[in-house]
Amino acid sequence: MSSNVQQFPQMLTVAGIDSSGGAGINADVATAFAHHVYPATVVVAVTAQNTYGVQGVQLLEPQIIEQQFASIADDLAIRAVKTGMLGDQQHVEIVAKALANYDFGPIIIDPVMVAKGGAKLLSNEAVTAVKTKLLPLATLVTPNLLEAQQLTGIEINTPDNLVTAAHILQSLGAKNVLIKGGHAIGNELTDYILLANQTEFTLVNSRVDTIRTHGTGDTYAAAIASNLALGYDLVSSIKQAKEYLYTTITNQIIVGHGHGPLNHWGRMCN
Ligand SMILES: Nc1ncnc2c1ncn2[C@@H]1O[C@H](COP(=O)(O)OP(=O)(O)O)[C@@H](O)[C@H]1O
Ligand SMILES: Cc1ncc(COP(=O)(O)OP(=O)(O)O)c(N)n1
Repeated sequence: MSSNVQQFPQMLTVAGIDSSGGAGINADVATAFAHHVYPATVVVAVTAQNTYGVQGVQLLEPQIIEQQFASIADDLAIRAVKTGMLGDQQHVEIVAKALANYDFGPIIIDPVMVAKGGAKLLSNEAVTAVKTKLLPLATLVTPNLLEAQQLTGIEINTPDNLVTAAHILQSLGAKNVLIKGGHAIGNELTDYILLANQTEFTLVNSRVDTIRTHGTGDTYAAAIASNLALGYDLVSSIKQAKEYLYTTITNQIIVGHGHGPLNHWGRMCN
């Protein structure tokens, strides 16, 4: 009997596990597989959560996090890495140290701070560590509006403020910046992108009337990382990721009773 051997590009996600399967590492893994990219994982935290909210968080011991990085670096050929929920200052610093130490390709930092239901996924003290230790390593940082406000210290309530915030994020060391607009008021959602060469553009889409948006930020960043691992340039990776994300929001699946997960089979429905 003949066998079939295939190779797929590999990406790495460094984040927390979501017991309900919709966000965090679970979303990243689903996104990578949907892109035909192989996902490796460094688990930083385990969360007990469902579509109503977060009921518990357990951060892992530093040693096992460092060991996960070393195991992956010793064996796999990672072509892009994405970070998500990191929990506290100590864990941000452990992850930053590992990312500076190993070459995993382009680094996408999704500075996850608060879950949809309002639970804190990053301590206040850790925000400084994200700014000083992680952003200088970032090929791309992908904050939502609230995260961008926290990281820059400015209120983002006008298009000018949005641009200023992106420039502040660049001055903190992030090469490219994508500020997501999902938390804006209104039916038109705008993501603002500022590239390293100072080119800027926006991606605009209409708001889908749904509460099933658990994991949008993770999925977006993981899709960008997957596209980079596949060899696309950053702009194509962002644009294709946005299209992928939209298919996961518009083709809804029913899981749980609250903020349900995205549909990673969405592309197959179109
Ligand atoms: N209801 C929605 N309809 C369409 N797009 C959405 C919806 N909610 C979020 N998005 C998109 O998902 C992306 C991430 O959303 P956002 O809420 O800004 O970030 P996060 O999920 O990290 O909090 C953005 O590009 C935003 O436009
Ligand atoms: C373990 C874990 N990581 C991240 C999040 C938040 O992810 P995000 O994509 O921002 O999802 P929503 O905020 O849209 O739910 C999480 N809830 N859990």
